[in-house]
Amino acid sequence: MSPSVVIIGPPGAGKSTVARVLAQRLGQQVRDTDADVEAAQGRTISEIFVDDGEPAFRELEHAAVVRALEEHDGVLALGGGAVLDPRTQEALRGHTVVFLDVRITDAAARIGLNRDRPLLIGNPRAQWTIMMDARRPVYTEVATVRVATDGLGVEEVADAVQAALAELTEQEATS
Ligand SMILES: Nc1ncnc2c1ncn2[C@@H]1O[C@H](COP(=O)(O)OP(=O)(O)O)[C@@H](O)[C@H]1O
Ligand SMILES: O=C(O)C1=C[C@@H](OP(=O)(O)O)[C@@H](O)[C@H](O)C1
Ligand SMILES: [Mg+2]
Repeated sequence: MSPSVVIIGPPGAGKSTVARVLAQRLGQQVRDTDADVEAAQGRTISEIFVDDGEPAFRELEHAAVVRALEEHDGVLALGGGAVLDPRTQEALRGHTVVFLDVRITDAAARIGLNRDRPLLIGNPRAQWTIMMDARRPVYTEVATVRVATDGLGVEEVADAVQAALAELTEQEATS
């Protein structure tokens, strides 16, 4: 078993939301590794960060990604930082990975850059921008395809992802 598509990108890219819409359209199940970690722990991600620290969360997250890649055959959304772990980068090799890209203006408008995202506490806009500058090369490297989401609503992003997936399938058929 293997996910049909794995969605990556920064907080506010719309990974969790678009994954749900896409799964519904495709008639597949959706899974989100943030939700998996929270369910397994019986705590929110913010609580895990506060209680145990970020490294502990990253270990739980890595384990959740590995498990989901093995068990899930629908649409899979990762948390924004999951792909920073080299082991996770390796585990994603060979999967169809969509990078939902977004700029700060749209990301800030979508999530307000405050609640429930412990890495953005303080100056959320500055934190997000520093984070994205550092992560962009990783998102780009890990992704099979990038989809820009700025100015698009959720359904339009899902359209763009489906178009990108169709193009990949076509490329595979002709190569
Ligand atoms: N394309 C979009 N346009 C407007 N709002 C969006 C879009 N995608 C997601 N959102 C909203 O932004 C917020 C964050 O989306 P979410 O799916 O949790 O992002 P991520 O999982 O990438 O952090 C949610 O409130 C969601 O409804
Ligand atoms: O970017 C990150 O490091 C994080 C993103 C969050 O998920 P979303 O990207 O779904 O918001 C969540 O995993 C955690 O707060 C850490
Ligand atoms: Mg999410």
